[in-house]
Amino acid sequence: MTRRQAAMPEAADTDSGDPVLQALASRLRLLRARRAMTRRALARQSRVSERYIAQLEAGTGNASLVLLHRIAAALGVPVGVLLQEVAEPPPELLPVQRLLERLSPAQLAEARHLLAERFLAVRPDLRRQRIALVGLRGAGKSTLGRRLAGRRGVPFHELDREIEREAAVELREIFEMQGQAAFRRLERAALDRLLAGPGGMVIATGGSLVTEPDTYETLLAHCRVVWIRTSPDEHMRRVVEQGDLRPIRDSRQAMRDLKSILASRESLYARADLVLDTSGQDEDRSFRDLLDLLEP
Ligand SMILES: Nc1ncnc2c1ncn2[C@@H]1O[C@H](COP(=O)(O)OP(=O)(O)OP(=O)(O)O)[C@@H](O)[C@H]1O
Ligand SMILES: O=C(O)C1=C[C@@H](O)[C@@H](O)[C@H](O)C1
Ligand SMILES: [Mg+2]
Repeated sequence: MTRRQAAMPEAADTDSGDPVLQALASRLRLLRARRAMTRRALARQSRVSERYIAQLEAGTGNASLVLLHRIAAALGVPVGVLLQEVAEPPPELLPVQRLLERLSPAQLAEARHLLAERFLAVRPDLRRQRIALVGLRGAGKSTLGRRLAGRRGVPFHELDREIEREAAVELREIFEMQGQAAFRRLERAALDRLLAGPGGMVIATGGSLVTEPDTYETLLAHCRVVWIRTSPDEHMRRVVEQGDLRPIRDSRQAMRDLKSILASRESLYARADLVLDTSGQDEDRSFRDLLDLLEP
């Protein structure tokens, strides 16, 4: 095969009539027509042969992921748009996106709050009175959260307990009987219910809330979020000291799991407004640090 042929692939399969391919075909025709782009121009810009594009547009070509990405890039849309998984972004979105892309992380956080205030009816006065704690098991969310609520004279809520109340069964049972997706739905419902209530509050969230984008966005929009963090060793020590002896049985594997969960979530926890590092500190010291962090 020549280099030129390798760069301009031909259709591999023909799968006429497949609804997925038909949907791709109509989407591709529409996107290309909207851009008044000839097949030849799209072929040139995407480095996919004109004949193959014709087959895709007829619903008979089953493109590889790489080719779909190239075509999407040439059309200037995310690949999900081509697959009809997401709607084509409205034209006004692009200049706003470009503007946001030029901001620093701190400016982006500010922009997020301004937009939430303006368009999501988030009240900044209420947001200041609502503190949510995120972090991995044993970080100290419940311990410090309860004390903080007591000091501020506001209610303390354990989101995991609220979920159990919502489901009328224990967390373990939710995971075993209903699965992860049901847990996420209940978590969202429990959070919405808390946030719909009046006044200030302190919420200790479950360690995995940050992995659910919409729920985490809601939390960030309505609360000042604090990441309570410590080292993997201290997380483990605290969990074991609380009487959970499961990690002891295979301590190496448990530590590996904990480190990998922490590493995979770190960039999500880091989106919190504030970070409290409790490593090497006792509970009283961390509580004072938390008060200072919130009311410098
Ligand atoms: N500097 C510290 N700050 C907070 N807690 C500490 C500190 N040092 C030790 N601890 C102890 O660590 C434990 C923290 O547990 P806690 O239940 O509050 O964590 P959590 O983040 O709520 O965990 P989970 O996600 O399992 O609910 C408590 O037993 C607390 O006394
Ligand atoms: O960190 C986690 O993955 C979890 C922590 C718990 O609080 C629960 O919210 C749930 O079991 C998930
Ligand atoms: Mg807790």
